[in-house]
This record gives sequence, C-alpha cells and structure tokens, in this order.
Amino acid sequence: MARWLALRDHRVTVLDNLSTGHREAVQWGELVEADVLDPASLARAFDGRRFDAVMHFCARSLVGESVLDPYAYYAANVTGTLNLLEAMRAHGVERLVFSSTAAVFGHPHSDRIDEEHPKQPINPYGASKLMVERILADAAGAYGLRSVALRYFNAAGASPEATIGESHSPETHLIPNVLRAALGTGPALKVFGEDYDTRDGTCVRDYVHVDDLAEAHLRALAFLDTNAGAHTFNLGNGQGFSVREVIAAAEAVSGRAISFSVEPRRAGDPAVLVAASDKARAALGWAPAYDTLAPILETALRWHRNQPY
Ligand SMILES: O=c1ccn([C@@H]2O[C@H](COP(=O)(O)OP(=O)(O)O[C@H]3O[C@H](CO)[C@@H](O)[C@H](O)[C@H]3O)[C@@H](O)[C@H]2O)c(=O)[nH]1
Repeated sequence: MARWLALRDHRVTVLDNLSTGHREAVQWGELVEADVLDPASLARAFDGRRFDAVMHFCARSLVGESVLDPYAYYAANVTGTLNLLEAMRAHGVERLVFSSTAAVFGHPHSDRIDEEHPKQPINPYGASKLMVERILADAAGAYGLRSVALRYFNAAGASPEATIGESHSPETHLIPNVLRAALGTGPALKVFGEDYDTRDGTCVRDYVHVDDLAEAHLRALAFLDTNAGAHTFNLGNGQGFSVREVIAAAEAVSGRAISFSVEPRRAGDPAVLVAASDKARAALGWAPAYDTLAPILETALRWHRNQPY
C-alpha cells in the first residue's frame, strides 16, 4: 500500500511495531515505530506530524488462531483500533480507511455476498472486525469521523515485478502453501476438509489481487473527500475457486505436480465466501484488473521463486 500511495504522489508515514519485518516499507515513506497496544507510542507518532488520513491495516488475521486465542484477537483488533482512533481524534485526523473482512458474514445465505448480507461471524477474527465496523458507525455520529471499511475477501498475489509478496511464519494461507509445495520450498500440502457442501467438497473462496485492493484504498480515500459518515464495501472478484481448483491452477501456472493429503476441517472455516462488489464498482469506480485466478497465481509464483527460504 505504501508503494501504491507513493507512486501516486502521496506522502506516506508507516507506523509499525517492527515485529514482523516490514522494514521494506521505509523506501516508500517514513517508518515510525509504534504499536496500537501502546497508546504512548501512538501519541509520540502523531505528535508533530500532520496526517490527512489513516489507513489501518494492523490486525491479527488468522481465522483458526482466533478460535484458539480469542483474547489476543479482541485486544489487537478492537482495543488496538480504539487506541488508534483516540490518537486520531486527539490530533484532529478525521478520515480512516479500515481493513475489514469477508469473515464478518459467517456462513453465507446467498451465492454472492453483498453489503446487506446478514453479519453473523463464526470466529473471533470476524467478530472483532465487525465490532470495529460498529465503532466506526458510532464514531461518525459522535465525532464526525469519516470512514470506509473495505471488506477484503481473500487477498492474494504479489507485486508484478516480484518485489513485494506474501509470507508468514508459520504460513497458514492456501496460496503460499500451494506454491511452496509446487516449488519444493515448503512442507507437504494439507487440504483442510473435503466434506463441505461445495462442488468438489473443498472450501470455495474469492481471491483478489493485492494491487486491486491497494487501488480500492486509494479510491476510498478520494471518496471520503466528498462523503461524510461510515461506509462499507465488499471487495472481491465475484468468482469462487475451491481449494482443489486453486491447486489445479497452481499446477498449470508452475508446470509442477502438487501432491497433498486431506486433513480434517480447520476450525472457523465457512464453506463458501464469494463477493458481490457492485457497490464498490458503482461508488468507487473500482474494477479489479486481475479478474481471475491464473494471473494472480503467476505474480505470487514469480515472487516465491525469488525467495531464499
Ligand atoms: O494449507 C492450507 C491453507 C488453507 N487451506 C484452506 O484454504 C482455504 C483458504 O484458506 P486461507 O488462505 O487461510 O484463507 P481464509 O481462511 O479463507 O481467510 C482469509 O480470508 C479471509 C476473508 O475471507 C480474511 O479475512 C482472512 O484474514 C484470511 O486469512 C480455507 O478453506 C482453508 O481451510 C487448506 O486447505 N490448506
């Protein structure tokens, strides 16, 4: 995101607790050490700087982990966000773009999920993000905060020049695990559940490229110039791919066979999550440049090929 903003002539300050090696962001702006769970560090970061807006990405974001350790999720995602909102209010910053998630919906009641779909999260991660959406709605009325919550479906892919990609330790996301299995740089692939009510029994997700998400943030920021209040948008491609289809597509783009074992279901996983993004298309003029899986996987594969591991 820092790169995307800087390339469009925004001045960027990155606040990070530096626990996860995000130092590469420094080339796109100023890097300031701060932690959302340490209000004093936020005050130091905001003091003497004049921010026009905040984009808030910081969160714990692993569905399975959130079921096992909910306190950590509510602390980082809800308390952490409140601390950030307080720092913004104390320093007169009135615009926020917030990373929300498809996980606020829980089990879907329709094939494509629009913004009006019932929100009944089935894991603490989704619940924590929904709580923040509610806080933002209340903050609009009480303090005049302007906000956009962008509900990402499954963020995926890497920058096309293969300089920024996705890697976690331990890795829990499907696409990095599939590609590392293809390249022989990761552990054997496990498929979590083959008994879901889907076309091949594996979970279906809507994969959206990170650059398309970055572009949506830029557009959300511009949207707040002319729109007060708290707004939500679902961001996805509108197409679902099953775990087995992701594996088959990764075999096609990598030219490698990928073997896997079938394991029990992972806690907190809904069967299908596919976005209806018509509202973002209409209000933000947003349209994903990567509109299907293969080109998203190609960018991710290029990046993974360049990793030393
Ligand atoms: O090694 C793996 C990893 C994942 N999966 C499955 O693949 C699917 C996708 O999993 P993953 O890549 O972990 O994404 P999600 O759990 O769908 O969650 C992501 O997508 C959410 C929105 O849908 C975001 O909010 C979350 O932050 C993000 O982790 C799920 O059915 C998993 O059970 C496997 O079978 N094997």
